[in-house]
Amino acid sequence: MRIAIASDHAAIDLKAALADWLRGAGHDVADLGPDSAASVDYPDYGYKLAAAIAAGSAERGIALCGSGIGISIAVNRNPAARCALVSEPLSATLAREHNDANVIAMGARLIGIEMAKACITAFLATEFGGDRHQRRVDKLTQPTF
Ligand SMILES: O=C(CO)[C@H](O)[C@H](O)[C@H](O)COP(=O)(O)O
Repeated sequence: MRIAIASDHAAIDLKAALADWLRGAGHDVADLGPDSAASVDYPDYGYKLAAAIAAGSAERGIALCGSGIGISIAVNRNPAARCALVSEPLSATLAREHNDANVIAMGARLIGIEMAKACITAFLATEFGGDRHQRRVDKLTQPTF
């Protein structure tokens, strides 16, 4: 699968480890940065990741920052993205099944690598459920407020 991964400075080690692991599993991984531990701003990388989803260059995205919160908000500013902040695999499964999430966000200061891998495994393995969930996802795509 074509997967884009991005973070801020708080998550570069987790990003590198997850990118290696995903490549080892045969995925086509685009690391959208950053490349060093210098302090950066999570919106810049969240927007970059969402743009890759919007352009179709990535089918799924993984967004990382210290808590996962800031970058998940940034990714969701792009209407093409549905980003779910997760910390355990059931939420990642439900984000796919019910919400057709195309990005998950995780907090590198809160989650260990094995739990992050378990979340990603669930995220990549689960299909969207469609049916009543499609109607709701359509409402996310076309907000009525
Ligand atoms: O955006 C965040 C919180 O919503 C992330 O956790 C950031 O990684 C964090 O704010 C960065 O904090 P730092 O003190 O500049 O390292």
